[in-house]
Parts: sequence; structure tokens; C-alpha cells
Amino acid sequence: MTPLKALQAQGQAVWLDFVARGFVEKGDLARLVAEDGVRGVTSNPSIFEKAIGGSSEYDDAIRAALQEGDRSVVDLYERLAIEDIQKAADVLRPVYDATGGADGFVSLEVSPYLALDTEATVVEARRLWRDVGRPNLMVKVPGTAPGVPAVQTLISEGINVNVTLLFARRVYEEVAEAYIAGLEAFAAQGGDVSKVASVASFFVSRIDSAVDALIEEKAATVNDPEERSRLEELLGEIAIANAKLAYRSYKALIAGDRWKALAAKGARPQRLLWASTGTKNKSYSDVLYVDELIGPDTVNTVPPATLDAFREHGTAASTLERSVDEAAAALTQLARSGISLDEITDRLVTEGVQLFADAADKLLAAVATKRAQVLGDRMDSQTITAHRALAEAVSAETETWRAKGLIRRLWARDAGVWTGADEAKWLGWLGSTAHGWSKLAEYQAFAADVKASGFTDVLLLGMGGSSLGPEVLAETFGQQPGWPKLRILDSTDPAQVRATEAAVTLATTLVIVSSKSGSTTEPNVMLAYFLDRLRQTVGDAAGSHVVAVTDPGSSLEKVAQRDGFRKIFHGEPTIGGRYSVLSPFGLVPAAAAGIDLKQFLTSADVMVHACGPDVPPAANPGVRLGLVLGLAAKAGRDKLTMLSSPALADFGAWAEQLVAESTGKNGKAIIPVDGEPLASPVLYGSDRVFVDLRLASDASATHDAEIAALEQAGHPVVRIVLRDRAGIAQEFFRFEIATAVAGAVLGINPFDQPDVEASKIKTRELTAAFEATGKLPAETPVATSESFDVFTDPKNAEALRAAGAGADPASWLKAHLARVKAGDYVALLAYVARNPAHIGTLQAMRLSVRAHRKVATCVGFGPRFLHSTGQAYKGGPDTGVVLQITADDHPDLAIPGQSASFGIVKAAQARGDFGVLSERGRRALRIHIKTDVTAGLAALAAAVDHALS
Ligand SMILES: O=C(CO)[C@@H](O)[C@H](O)[C@H](O)[C@H](O)COP(=O)(O)O
Ligand SMILES: O=C[C@H](O)COP(=O)(O)O
Repeated sequence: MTPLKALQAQGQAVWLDFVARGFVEKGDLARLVAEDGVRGVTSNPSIFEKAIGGSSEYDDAIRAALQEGDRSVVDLYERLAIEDIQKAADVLRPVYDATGGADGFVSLEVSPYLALDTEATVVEARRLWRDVGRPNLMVKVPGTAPGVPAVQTLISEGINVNVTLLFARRVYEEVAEAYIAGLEAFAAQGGDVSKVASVASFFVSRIDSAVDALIEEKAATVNDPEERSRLEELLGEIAIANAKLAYRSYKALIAGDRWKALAAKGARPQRLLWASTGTKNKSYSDVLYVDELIGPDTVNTVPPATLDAFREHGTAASTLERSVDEAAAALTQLARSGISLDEITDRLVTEGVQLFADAADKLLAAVATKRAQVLGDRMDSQTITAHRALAEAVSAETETWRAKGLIRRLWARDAGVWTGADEAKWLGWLGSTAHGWSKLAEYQAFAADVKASGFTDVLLLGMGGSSLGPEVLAETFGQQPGWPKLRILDSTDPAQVRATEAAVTLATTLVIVSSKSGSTTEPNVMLAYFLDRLRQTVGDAAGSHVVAVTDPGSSLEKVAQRDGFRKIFHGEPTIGGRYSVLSPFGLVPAAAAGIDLKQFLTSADVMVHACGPDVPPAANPGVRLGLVLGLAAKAGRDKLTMLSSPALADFGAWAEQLVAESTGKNGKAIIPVDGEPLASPVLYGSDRVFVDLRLASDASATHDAEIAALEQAGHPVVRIVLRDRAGIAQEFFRFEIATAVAGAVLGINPFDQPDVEASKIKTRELTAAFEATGKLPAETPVATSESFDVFTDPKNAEALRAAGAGADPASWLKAHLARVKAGDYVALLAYVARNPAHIGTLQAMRLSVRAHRKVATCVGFGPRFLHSTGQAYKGGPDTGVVLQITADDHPDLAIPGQSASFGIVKAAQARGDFGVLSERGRRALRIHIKTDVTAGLAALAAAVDHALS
């Protein structure tokens, strides 16, 4: 009889502590079962990490799984693991059947991330039990304090459990008690207890590794040779002694009346299973933890090398109940020497959980990488180049995020990831695509209705998050053949409102008014205007031309109900406006414009899965981007410069609002710089970080060379390449995760916007004054000319006068722009119509500033930027030099039902915002154009140019 077979005769089952696909598929496991009498298999996260992460054996299976449809990384892993476990269980099924269910088990462990969560462990164990669907499965649950009650619950439901990570006898006894209590409950419900099996996995070699180290440490400090040798005699003894005493406890337990009552009903004892039985100390026998632990009704799960060694030179003698008194004496001796086994075993549990979590991190990162390889260009690519200091900071923070499980905590909506304020209430966007899928049929029906009704135009009225997401969709996808054209209005500029009206055919226009709160001034006044115009055009049918997207119960919803709008779509109150593009705020206009939502959501989900809670930071593109942006900003590179392919050019406007409004507060910010054309490195200061967003078909060697020049100059660059336009959906999610992560790095709450509120209050005060007096409060320019009036607050005026500002506007401009220094940014904030001519002039102005001052430049159109970058200009660091540009609106435009006109509202918004900038002590100057706006803007550009030279 071989030593392995002889073990069986001693009443001990040998299980194999190993599994791998090829090993099972090629019949190696079956051979060990047949030839060596192996009667079970155990797996754990480290074993799967080696099998899946360390080989290409699973690549075909990953490819096949992804061909059926994309899925999360953990789903992908579980599918592989479950297949392996099922196959191994099938190999062992004859043993299970032949032993009447006494042996032939295969173990699969619940996620180590859940080791400290009873409820989550129970839920996952139930799911694994169901998904594996084999009676000879044992679900592995750790014997942590929260794990023990989970064991009891699972046993009470008739689920086989392998309780793992047991080191202390005290904990083993608690586990045994939980097993008995679980069986009693199962029996009380009429369950057949003979069908339930359990093992208690008692870890061995790790105890010696830990204890021996302490003994040696202590022995080195002991002078008395006798005492030293007493200590050294304990080397390599304690793990086995501890296991022998555990077995003694087992024997006592099954001799008790409580167990006997269960045994009478056919219950099977919970066998002790020796785990961690591969020898770690090379000076010990390689079969030490097999030879010494042989006894009836036990299991030893051995790694393949130990199995081979025991087959070759093991001794199958009954050892477990030998020298038990000596074992107890050894433990007493250890305690006397001042080494606490309790402390060691407690530490080993904590370390054991961490080791398995580390292995799971490695495993999931490997699966994520394989998934990305299989997806190829279906997933937008991202490559990051960073100079050494930033790269080192990123890799250190990546490890912190991994070790603290921060991405899992982010997805678990744990406000502690940020400031511990109300962040948990604002994370609904994590579930946007799932919600989108659940509503797909409704969106498709809406789209069909829009198409069938013959609408030629869809006009979306909204601000900030509610308008910029749809704008990216309109610009990126363009008009879909046979579908209405989607246009966005996010302005109170009279000329812009008029131009928008002129661009659509009102009689066949569907208006979508989008406002989460329903109380934002701009969408409400725009709605008042267009509803009135629709009434004039289509009479009583006006309401049927309007759709509202708003959070439940908002004032807009009430208006929509009162005025008989065509449809009301509800937003999700736990999603802030700037994170809302994948929610109805993006999906409803996308549907109306004929954008393929299935394709869009499928694409978005590619990134949702890539950035999931199960994808460790190093393999998680959203986390990586967020860490780079957050750490770069912390190190002074806080100007996020967005470069994009022409086809994706509008994305920056959306990213800008997300990043600026989320991070720009408490004196910190990532300042987005959108729309600045790429230049040579000499024009950039050391405060830049670049994100280059490309459509693959827009590849350009010149552009690549320019980007490479930036990298060579030491600027961090993130290159993102999209296979096609639908990839933009992925970018929305990548940037949302990245912004949330960057917010955590900066230590701010990325979901509030305190300074936007401040300017809203000031604006309200001004419009209230208008309502009361019929005009806005008078103001006195600090300088004036035929073309311009210049305004500023007393503090800025004093500083600028001291710097040479005099009677003419040009001197003010000169003094103001002379204040710009390295690391600053210049923001040109124009409350004028956003049209190609004005955009062109402002671009020229910013380029002139950049050429002369070599600083970052931002351009914003009021009031649109107030719902976007405006937060960072007011709440961020004092590095902004603001040039506000206003103009008289000729002709103005009345708002139906209100005494204030569009021009007045816009003027109040500009002045309200300036007031807050002043209060915050910002360097700000306002130039008011008194002539024709377009000509005045061009003249201002010339004056700026002159002031700079
Ligand atoms: O817990 C079981 C079986 O129940 C085992 O799979 C157990 O996890 C392994 O034996 C140990 O993790 C191996 O530990 P070690 O040899 O690396 O110290
Ligand atoms: O980003 C959001 C804007 O501030 C508009 O908010 P709203 O959707 O509540 O109108």
C-alpha cells in the first residue's frame, strides 16, 4: 500500500490544495483520485491567482465569455472559477456517491473582500452554492468574527461549508459550536442533516513560521544557555501541538450530548482539516505537517509538491493522538517564555484575510488586463506618460488605494473616501447605465414617437450638466439620417436666444427642458420664451411639443403637468447635474436625436466594467486617470489641458464642467483648459498636465510628434484613443470616476458646488432690485472711452491704479494683464452670444495672452460657464486673472410673464458673479463693450494684444 493510500486506512482523507483548468481537463486530477486516493480539492484566492493570473490557460475561455457579451471583471473571474470547480466536483462525484456524501468535496471560497461582513458573506455563499449547483461543493467562509455567524446561517440552510483561516483553538471551538447550532436549526426546519457536510480548516505551517521567528528573536537575547535551549526546543513544535489540542477539542465535542443528539439524526461531524501543510522551513521535513497529523476523521489538504513527497517518503502512522500531553506542555512553555500564541493567531487571521485580498487583487488585475486585451480597440485605450516624481507619487498612491480597498469603498458609496460629508448621497451615477438599460424600452418608444411625429428639430434648454452632456452628443454624433437635429440652448444672451429660434422650425420642433432642480433661472426663462413662441405657432398643441427631464417632485414637473407636456422623464435625485450625462439627462435627448442607445450603453458599460469596484487601481483606467490628475494638481500641475480630435472637440466643454465644478473649492482646483490649440512646449509652464483625446481615424504623425515633444519637455500626458464616436460614452464614465478619485486625492467633496450658490444669491439680489425699481443698481466705471467702460471693485482699482492704470481703458487692461505671473491662468469670461465669430475673437485673445505671458488661458461664455468652470474660478486657488466682458444687448428680448428681460437677467448674472470674485479678493476686471458686440470684441482683442506687448 502506498503511503497515501495508507492514510485512508488511518481514517484521514487526503485532499489536494490545488486546482487549475488544464490539470482537471487533462485528467491529472482524475488520476490522483484513482491512483492516490485523493478525496477532495480545495481552492483559495491564491490558488486561482496562480492558475488564472499566471498562465494563458484561461485566455480562450475569457475570449469566449466576452463574445457572449461584455461583463464585469469579477463576473468573468467567477465564471472561470465556477467552471473549474464544477469540473473538479464532477471528477470527485464518484467519491462523493461511493462514500454516501461523506467525502469527495471541492471547495470554493467567498470573496476575501467580504471577510468582515457577515451579511455579504452569506449572500455571496448562497449565490456560489446556487451557481456551482453541485452537492459536493463546500463554500469556504473565513473563521473571522463576522464569518462565524455566517457559517451558522449557511449551515442552517443546508449549505456545505469549509470554514477557513482557523489558527486559534478558541475560534475553532466557536466554529464547531456554530456548526452544531446551524445543524440544530436545519433539523428543526425539517432538513436532512445527513446531507450537510463541513470541515474546519485549521492552518498549520504559518503558525510555525510566525512562532519560530519570535522564538529565534527571543533566544538571541537570552544569556542563560539552558533557558535558550528550552526555547529552541520549541522550534517547529508549536503548530503541530496546537493542531493536536484542536483535535482533542474535537473529540470532546463529538462526545458531548448535543452532538450525539444530532448524530442520532444522521449528522456528520465537522472534520478538522489541516491546511497550510506545505513545509515552509526548508530545514524541516517536507512532509512534517502530514506525518505528524494523521488521525481518524480528519482531512489534510496538501499542495501538489507535498503530495508527491508524501507519496514518496511519507509515513502513514497514527500520530495525531500521540504525545498530546507533551503538546500541551510545549504550549505552556511557550506562554511562560512570554510569547503569546493568542496574539500570534489573531495576527495570522488578519494577515490571512489580507493575503487572500492581495491575491484577489492580483488575480482580478490579471483578469482585467486579459479582458482589455480581448476587447482590443472596443475599449478606448489610455496611456500615461509622467515624469519620474509624478510617476512615483502615482505608484505609491495606487498602492495605497489598493491596500485600503478605496475603489471598492468608492463603489460602496463610503463618504469616508472623501471628506465624510454627504458624498454618499451623490453617487447614483455609478448605476446610471444599469438604470439606462432598465429604461431602454421606454426610451426607444419615445424615440419612435419623436420620429413618427415628424419633428425636424429637438431643442434642449438647460444649463451646465443638463446641457453640456447633450451638447457633446449632438456635436459628436451629428444629425442622424431621418432624425431631427438636436440643438442646445444654454444662454440668456438675447442674440443667442434669437439665433437659436431662427435656426429651428418651431412648428416641428420638440423642446426638451432639462433641469434637475427645476428651479434654475436659465432653463425657466428659456422655457417661458419658447413655450410662448410655441403657443403663438401651434396654439393649444404647444404642451405636446415639450418634454421635461427633471427630478421627481420639482417645480418644473408641476409646470409640465399643468401645461400638458408631451412627456416627463424623471432624473435620479442621487446624481448631481454634472454627473448626469449617462442618466435620462443625456439619454432622453440622445433618444430623440436617433442615437443608438443600445450601442451607446454597451460602449459606456465597457468602461463601467473597466472601472468597477472589482478592478484594482493599477488596472483601473478611471482610477489611474484620477490619481494622475489629482497628484499632478497637488504637485502644482493643476491646469488640465484638454486636446481633442476635431470630431470629439466638444467633449472638453463637458469635462470642464465636471472637473472644475467638482474639484474647484476650498482654495484647491484642477483648472480645466479647453479649446487652447496645441503649441510648442516653450509656451507651456510647469503647471500643465495634458489629456489628448483622439479618434483612431484621426491619427496624425504631426500631432503625435507635437505630443511627444510635450512628453520630452517633462509634461505629463494622458493619451486616450477611441475606435469610434460611440467610444465617447466610455469617456463620460472614465472621467466621472477619475474626477471622483481626483477629488479624494485633493481631500475635497467632489459633489457639492458652494461657490455657484454664492453668485446665484448675488444675482437674485440684483434681479430683486430690478423688480423693485425697474432698473439694476447704478455703477460707476473706473475708466471710460467711446468703446468701453471699465469696472472693478475698490481693492482691484487701488492695486491697478498703483500699477499705472489711469483714465483710459487701455491702461487698465495693461496693468491688469501685467499682474499675470507664472502658474496663473487667465480667464476670459464673455457674456455675449456664443457664435463662431465671437469664439474666433476670444480664441485670438487667449492666444495672444498665452504667447506673451506663457500661462494657461480659459474662455467661458456667460452665463453658461457659471454652471461649469465658474465654481473653480471663485472657489479654487487665487491663481486666476479674470477679464470679464459684458456688452449692451441691442435689441434686448422680453421674457414672457416677467418684468426683467433676457438682457437684464444676463447683466445681473455677470454682476453677481463679479461681486463674488471681488469678495474672494480675485484679480478681476470687467470691460463693458458699448458698441456693436462683434466689432467691440474685435477691438478689445486688439487692445489686449496691445496691452500685452
Ligand atoms: O483553507 C484551505 C482549505 O480549506 C486551503 O486552501 C488553504 O487556503 C491553504 O492551505 C493555505 O492558504 C495555504 O497556506 P500556505 O501554505 O501558503 O501557508
Ligand atoms: O449642472 C447643473 C446646472 O447647474 C443646472 O442645474 P439644474 O439641472 O438643476 O437646472
